[in-house]
Amino acid sequence: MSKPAYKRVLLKLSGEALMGDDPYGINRATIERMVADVAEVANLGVELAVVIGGGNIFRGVAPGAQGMDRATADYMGMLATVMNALALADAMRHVGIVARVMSAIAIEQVVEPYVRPKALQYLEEGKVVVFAAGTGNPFFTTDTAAALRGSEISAEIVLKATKVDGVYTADPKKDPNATRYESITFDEAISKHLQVMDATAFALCRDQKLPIKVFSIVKPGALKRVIMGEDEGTLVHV
Ligand SMILES: Nc1ncnc2c1ncn2[C@@H]1O[C@H](COP(=O)(O)OP(=O)(O)OP(=O)(O)O)[C@@H](O)[C@H]1O
Ligand SMILES: O=c1ccn([C@@H]2O[C@H](COP(=O)(O)O)[C@@H](O)[C@H]2O)c(=O)[nH]1
Repeated sequence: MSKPAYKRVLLKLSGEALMGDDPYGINRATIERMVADVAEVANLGVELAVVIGGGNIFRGVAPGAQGMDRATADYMGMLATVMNALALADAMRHVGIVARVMSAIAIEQVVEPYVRPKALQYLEEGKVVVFAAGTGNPFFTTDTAAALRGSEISAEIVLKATKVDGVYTADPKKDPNATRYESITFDEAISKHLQVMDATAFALCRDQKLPIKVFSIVKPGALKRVIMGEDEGTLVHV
């Protein structure tokens, strides 16, 4: 049987994808399906750290935040990711995965704080680590948190699991003529202003020579195919 292509990965799970077909929040069937995909690869022995987004609950730049102080809105967004992280870890527990949530914002009655050596220890023990509250700083995103934590834990790759199946020449939701790249360099993605991830996340991964794979978490079996090194999604590389 073929082996996974990676030993340790940072999986960025879309907050927005957690909504399923609901207008906001967490759709039960959707989170259970996502967790089943995660369990499949965790059971292959791959060390998995997860950064969860918050777009299904709150974004600091969303219309609902209009008129608010940006930093305050961003802290609300980070707290939204804590809720998603708790739901995710709970759903993981239901399928027998041992998960630990670590928050970049001190909220110790709820989750333990992010401490890098502790996170590394959990990964070595085979536990799934869920990083909550993004980077802990306003004006950033969970994509940047994925690049940051991925670099900190020496992940071999950042896997951006989102609602689209790769990086396109333009937003495929807005431009039906957009075409998908099989691979693209960080410099090209940044210079073309491709909005699938923010430029800060691309730049950090480029500087750390940490490749990114963008793929669809909605597509059945896609996460496993990515982990097995099969042709899936778009590779963003140096
Ligand atoms: N060039 C592009 N190629 C692919 N997707 C793009 C592009 N430009 C914009 N997008 C949009 O980017 C979205 C993914 O990024 P976004 O940060 O909005 O969501 P997410 O990471 O899935 O969710 P969350 O932030 O809640 O975790 C896609 O759903 C797609 O519509
Ligand atoms: O490091 C961070 C991460 C996130 N935020 C805020 O949270 C929301 C939700 O994150 P998404 O990446 O959009 O899913 C984001 O819009 C920011 O408002 C943050 O401030 N810092």
